[in-house]
Amino acid sequence: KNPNEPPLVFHWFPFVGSTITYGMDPPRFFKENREKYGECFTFILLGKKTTVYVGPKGNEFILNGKIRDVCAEEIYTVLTTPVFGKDVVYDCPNSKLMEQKKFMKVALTTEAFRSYVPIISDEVTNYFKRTADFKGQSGVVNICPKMAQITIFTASHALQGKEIRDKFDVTLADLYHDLDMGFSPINFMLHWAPLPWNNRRDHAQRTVAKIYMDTIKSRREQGETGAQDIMYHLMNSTYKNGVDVPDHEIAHMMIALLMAGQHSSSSTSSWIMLYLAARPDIMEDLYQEQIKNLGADLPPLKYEDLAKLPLNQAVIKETLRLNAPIHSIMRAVKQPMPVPGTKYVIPTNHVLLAAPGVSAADAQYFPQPDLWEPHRWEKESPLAPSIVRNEEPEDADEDKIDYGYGLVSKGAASPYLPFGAGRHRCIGENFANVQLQTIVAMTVRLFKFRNVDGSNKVIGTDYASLFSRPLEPANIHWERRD
Ligand code: HEM
Ligand SMILES: N#Cc1ccc(COc2ccc(/C=C/c3ccc(C(F)(F)[C@](O)(Cn4cnnn4)c4ccc(F)cc4F)nc3)cc2)cc1
Repeated sequence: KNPNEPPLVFHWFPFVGSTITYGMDPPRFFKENREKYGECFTFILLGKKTTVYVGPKGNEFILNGKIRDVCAEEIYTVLTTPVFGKDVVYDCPNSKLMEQKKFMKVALTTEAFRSYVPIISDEVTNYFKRTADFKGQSGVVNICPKMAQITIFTASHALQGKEIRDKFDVTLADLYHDLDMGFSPINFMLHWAPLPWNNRRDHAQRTVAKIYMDTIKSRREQGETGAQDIMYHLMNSTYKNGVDVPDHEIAHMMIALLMAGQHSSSSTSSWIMLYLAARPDIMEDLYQEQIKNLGADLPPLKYEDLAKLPLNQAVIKETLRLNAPIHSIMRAVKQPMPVPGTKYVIPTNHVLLAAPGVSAADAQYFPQPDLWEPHRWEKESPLAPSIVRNEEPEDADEDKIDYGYGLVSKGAASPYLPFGAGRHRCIGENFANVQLQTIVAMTVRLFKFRNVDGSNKVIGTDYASLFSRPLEPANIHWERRD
């Protein structure tokens, strides 16, 4: 027992260690061990000493770790590079990733979002009109595959451009599925293995990348099409060293954005629909909010309307508080790291694991934490978390720092960080919020949901895939609003 290292979680077998109990239910594993060992403890994950540090201090220690101390690409590259392709995201130095995030972010503007809201709302309406599962006046449906369909279209159309979305015919959809199969935590270990799904993944990656590169070539030949999507911006981006972004890197960044956008949004939108079925009263409140703030005739939704629907926004915030798609954020330790306020020094053979979802479900910060209650985000709510109640009127003056892709808040000592923090913070937050708020607002206009058994229960979480998502099948009862 080394007094300079955090306590080691008890385990029977070397190598396997606590992998199974952690992998089955990470949040439960974190909470149980926090009770035994405190906020900072080490467990064995597939032979690797993995040090967890939860709570705002842990979030600060890991997510705001200095670049000389912590490294993301060392951990993630085995998982992401076979899927995205080489030379992008975690297959290049961090300085290059920072420039790539700047390029990707340049197209995720309010201007772009203005055009996305009608696209997304039309897709939702058309989808519910034409899909067989929503024929008639009412019925029961397994909601997750439906939300995956809605999000793949909106994510590809908005993030990839119309001609790519049109290519999302049967072949591209199947190729996407093969690519997706390679995006599994098992590949943390077996990414190298010539397993059937890894061969299909590699074939799909090459084929999808080629589709993007052919599109880039034809756009170059045709000249300006007026498109202002991400591909257009990447085609006109140059690194600080004067090199234009190569076509294969553009293609690989497009795959990365599609994977990010699809998985995070399909998981989150599925959870939202399940919560609305468990809380029909909230779904009614959302409908009344639109009538009150947009007018009883419910005009076509536009970007500016989203800011007039605070409860609609709170539904996304509250869902991400309890069901953030990324439950474990990992970093390799590059230099011994003293833990402030303790005698611990984390050695370089450890991996750090941040779990912002633990503090987001902690009664210390959120009264009745396990209750999904969007109204808690309204200032006057007795359930309002202190971070909402004490919000500075002008939190704009909060310290900010720019890692190369725009200003992000300096502090990461917050109990609520569904989009991460620091150098690796998400650049898709605004797009995700526009997409999810539009999907929810349009669904509320069309249907009333409830659980099949009329209860207020919500199904459990599947942690087996890379992004936590609802266990399937997750059936809900729908009724058309007329
Ligand atoms: C509800 C939706 C989303 C959630 C909850 C989410 C969450 C996160 C989190 C927690 C991180 C930090 C990862 C780490 O520190 O290792 C992150 C990073 C990132 N996300 Fe998202 N994300 C979402 C949507 C998106 C979308 C739509 C895009 C692209 C359009 C995107 C692109 C990225 C990128 C490029 C990074 C940076 C990774 C890095 O710098 O290492 N995300 N996201
Ligand atoms: N045997 C076994 C065995 C082994 C281990 C375990 C433990 O289980 C786990 C499960 C998940 C994890 C981590 C989740 C994780 C991290 C990174 C990424 C990402 F990089 F991919 C992403 O951040 C994703 N993203 C960002 N925003 N939206 N999406 C991203 C970034 C940039 C980008 F451009 C595109 C991206 F999409 N994705 C997910 C850790 C441990 C169980 C069983």
